[in-house]
Amino acid sequence: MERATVGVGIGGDSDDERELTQLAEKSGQSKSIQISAGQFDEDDTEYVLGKLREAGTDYDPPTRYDGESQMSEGTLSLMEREMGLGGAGGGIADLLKSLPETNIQLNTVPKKQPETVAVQGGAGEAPPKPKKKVKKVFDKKVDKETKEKRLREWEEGGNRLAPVQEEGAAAVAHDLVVEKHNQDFVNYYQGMEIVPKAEWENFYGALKENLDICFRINSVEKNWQKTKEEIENQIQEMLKNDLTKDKIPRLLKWYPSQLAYTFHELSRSEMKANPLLKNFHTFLVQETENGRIFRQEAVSMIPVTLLHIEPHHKCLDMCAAPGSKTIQILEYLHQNGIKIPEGFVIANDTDSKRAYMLTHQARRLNSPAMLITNNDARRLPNLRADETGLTMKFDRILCDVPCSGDGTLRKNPSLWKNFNAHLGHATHPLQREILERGIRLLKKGGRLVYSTCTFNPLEDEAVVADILSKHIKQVELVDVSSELSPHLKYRPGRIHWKVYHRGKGQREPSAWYTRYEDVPNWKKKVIKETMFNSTYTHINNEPERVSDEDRYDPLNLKRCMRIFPHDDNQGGFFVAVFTKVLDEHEGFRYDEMYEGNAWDDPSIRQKPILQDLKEFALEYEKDLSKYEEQKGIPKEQSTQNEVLSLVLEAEEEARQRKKASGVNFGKMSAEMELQKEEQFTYAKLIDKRMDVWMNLQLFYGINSSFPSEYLFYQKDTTNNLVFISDGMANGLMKCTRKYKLKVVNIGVKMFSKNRDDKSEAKYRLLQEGLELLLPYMDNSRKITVAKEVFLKFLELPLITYEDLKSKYQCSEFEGKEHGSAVMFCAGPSGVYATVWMGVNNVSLMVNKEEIKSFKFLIQ
Ligand SMILES: C[S@@+](CC[C@H](N)C(=O)[O-])C[C@H]1O[C@@H](n2cnc3c(N)ncnc32)[C@H](O)[C@@H]1O
Repeated sequence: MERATVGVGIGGDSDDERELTQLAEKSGQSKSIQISAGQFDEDDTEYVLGKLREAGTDYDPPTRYDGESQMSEGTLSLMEREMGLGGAGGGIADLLKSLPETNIQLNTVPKKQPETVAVQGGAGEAPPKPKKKVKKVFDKKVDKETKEKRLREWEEGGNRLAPVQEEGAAAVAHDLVVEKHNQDFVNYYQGMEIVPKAEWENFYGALKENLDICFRINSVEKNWQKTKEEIENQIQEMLKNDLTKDKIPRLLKWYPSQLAYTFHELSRSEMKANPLLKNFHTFLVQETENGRIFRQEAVSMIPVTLLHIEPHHKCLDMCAAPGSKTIQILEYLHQNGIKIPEGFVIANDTDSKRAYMLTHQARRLNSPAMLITNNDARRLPNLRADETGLTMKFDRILCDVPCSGDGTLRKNPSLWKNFNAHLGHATHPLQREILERGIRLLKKGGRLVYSTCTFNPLEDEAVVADILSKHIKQVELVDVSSELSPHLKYRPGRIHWKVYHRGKGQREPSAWYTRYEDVPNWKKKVIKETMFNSTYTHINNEPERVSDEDRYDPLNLKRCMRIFPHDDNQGGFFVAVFTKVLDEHEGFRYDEMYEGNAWDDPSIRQKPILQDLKEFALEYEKDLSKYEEQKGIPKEQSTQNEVLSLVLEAEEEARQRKKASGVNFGKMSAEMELQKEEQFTYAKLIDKRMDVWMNLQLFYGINSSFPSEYLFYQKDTTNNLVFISDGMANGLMKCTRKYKLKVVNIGVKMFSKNRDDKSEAKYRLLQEGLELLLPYMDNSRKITVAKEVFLKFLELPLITYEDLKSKYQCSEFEGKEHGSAVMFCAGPSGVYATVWMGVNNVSLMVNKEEIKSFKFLIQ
């Protein structure tokens, strides 16, 4: 029986270890916890596992299908690990910090009983922990012996993350064994015939395999060629060695520009056995931390490649966190080395913690063309462009919705436990509403990509079909087959599906429905009408239609893409590419008499049927009352109001439905709008604080061609000055109603307020904004030092002027005013850093990732 380990990530282990060691050093000696792969005491198992669960071993599913901000700190930490961020938030380390009064020590103990954690007294002081009531964790009926047997089988099965190979805290995560089977999954997807019967074993088997790791080189980073070269060099070295030649990363052939790689994740023992592999692993961790490579699942790279983004495009990423696709979007906006693109991306996520995470992630690109917001995508405001008063529409929209996530089973094994057949029912309405909003915000001729990582047709084709039917011919699916590399293996969208209900215990068995009318009322809480589309759910399911050729596809759902794990050793994914053929208000013909065929002719608009019926019923009532009067029909025999009351009832029902949907169509007064406008927290610097700008210009020698109109400040703090792209300054920032966007971050930080009033300048330079500012600065605040001196700065927190002169023969700082400056490293590396020139010494003003990065580039 297959099992999985939980909590795996590039470099995650080493980060945890480092942090744990630091923690141990910092803490007192009252008590210690030793955690090792070899010891996992029964009485603490439940507690530690509970903590790990809290810490987010279930991290992907809730964030994918829960629209609310419910992510725990632990989930964030795990997400950081997943994104390869390391450092700041330590998954397991944070968890251990949360254990009360503990001194944590890393300890490598010979492994006898995998699956146990020993919590014991430190330095012989603390008493042994009292026995707690034993709670079974995995399976109430599974005893210790059985667990051990299962683990043995698993290890013998050659699992590369077998606990015996693990050490330290990371082993705790890896020791969580998840059974890779879910009967609900089997019943649901076999019933749905998600793959032909003959393929089931392959499909299900592939889902149980661990997923290969993929990463992309950040093409926006100015030294990306060096990273590519280094990877290729390491590959060449590995190819020369018999033990490593099969472990090399391979180019992801279908990905454009040859910048994405895929490889089988290395186990620790493999790395230990071979220094070449260890080097490669260390290199990947370091490059991920530096933002020169991004880890991203291969299939998740597909949506953005299909958006065909150009630097002038206004883009919207509706559900953006943690941000791998936003970063891809930015790479396209900055293609061909464009530093300040005309276009921009609004990256939005409803979960505030995830939105902040996105800020952290995207910071590595230092892009002035990004606005991060924290709104509900279903209610993203209509931004009105100043001159036209029209709603701002986007050229490109990514709608990567929250979903039940079963396509990620290979990398999120905890989903095996969490899957149930109604997950998709819960997410379908949210996905529909998000896509609907996206369609409305899309520009005519623009592209929108809808994507999920689930196999479930209710979250995939059913959502797409419902939106297409509601916008008959206003939007259509694009046939992207000719745009894709032949190396990408995918299948067409489904053209038939059914809707399932699991029933109610033994009293009410599970059932499949092909028509909404057949669904009993009590099940309608779960099953929604929009999950059905009679062509696809009823007609195409008629028993006589056995082959796909006999089935209809009026909406071209076959143009959707389904990606299966057994087709090319990948994750599961779904993609649909929409384009807008006609705008909402454009060229419509109103067809009062329902004479035209609105299906075939996109310009035909027919009155809502209820409104028409009401008009008819009112006319009819008038005629009827005249007729009854003429005939002298007594009141008790009158049939007046019978038709009208039916229509009014239907109208009321529709009104209630709209109300229940929670959408507020109320209009604010112009005065209110004006007040709200003031609430937008960013203002143009040169409009309000010309004095600040003049001060910066003089001190840093910034020439007048610098586009100072793109500098903004945050009104509530004034701490930072941000630089934004042309498109944002002239498009987005001029819009009204932007106050409705909850802004988390904008553009790239260029200056930060000085706390030291000894400097003439009010603000100091920030490393992230330097690349954009440098071409406009004269040499007054630029200092070039020898490579050896630069390297010394990377080692020491500060260097006194005296030492600079006497020890390092560096006099370049002499005669310069105190304050912020840029220090260049002499030679071809092209490295520069912000420094602070104090009264007695000079110090580097960059973070530790940047220091590592400089070392890599200089040496
Ligand atoms: C599949 S993930 C997005 C992954 C992301 N596109 C990436 O590539 O890194 C779905 C995201 O939708 C967010 N979300 C859920 N409900 C939302 C809503 N109503 N509006 C906006 N975002 C939502 C979740 O917080 C989650 O981050």
